[in-house]
Amino acid sequence: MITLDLVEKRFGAVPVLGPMRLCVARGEVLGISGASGAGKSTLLRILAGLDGRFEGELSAPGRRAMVFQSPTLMPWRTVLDNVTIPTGVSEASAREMLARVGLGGLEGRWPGQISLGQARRVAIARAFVGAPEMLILDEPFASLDAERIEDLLALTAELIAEIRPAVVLASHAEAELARLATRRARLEGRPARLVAH
Ligand SMILES: Nc1ncnc2c1ncn2[C@@H]1O[C@H](COP(=O)(O)OP(=O)(O)OP(=O)(O)O)[C@@H](O)[C@H]1O
Repeated sequence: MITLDLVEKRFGAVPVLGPMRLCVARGEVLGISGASGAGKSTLLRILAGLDGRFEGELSAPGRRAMVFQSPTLMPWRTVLDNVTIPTGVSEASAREMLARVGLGGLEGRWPGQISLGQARRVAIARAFVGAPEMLILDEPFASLDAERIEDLLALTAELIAEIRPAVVLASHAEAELARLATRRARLEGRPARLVAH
């Protein structure tokens, strides 16, 4: 279970997020929408434990994974190492998950030698391979064409159903939110509040 009781998040003197309470249980997917600059990434970074500079309280499971807008692979490591090194999983588990996401045979490639869609699959393999209790998805399918997004959405939905982390997904894309979210909310106003959708 993820529970956030937020009083306020500011950048300097500017309050960006206002009071909100958010609870997400394992197996749930909370889909968050909101205009550009509304504060989605800021909220997700707090939930992921990447930004502790806020007023309020966060309670979140220990086994966490995050997929960002850009796949954030280490360019000097192979695809396989990009899964094993950050997660500490065995090579066999990483190979199995890479095959699962359709990247069997590409384990030895460098990130510069794969497409953006394939890099996103590596990021998804890396996120799920450690069976996270909590998963934060920040526009994980941005800038892919419709067909590739459909494949990745199906794969992500399948892995979520199997591993059942508590998931928070931020996206501008209605189709992604409609497909994956079990519950929806929208960030509105400045400082932003979370409004049920
Ligand atoms: N490190 C920072 N310092 C100062 N202001 C910041 C910082 N990071 C974000 N902001 C501001 O906080 C607000 C929320 O930004 P955030 O990136 O969370 O929005 P977002 O909803 O994720 O936007 P987008 O959909 O465009 O990615 C914006 O006004 C942004 O300019």
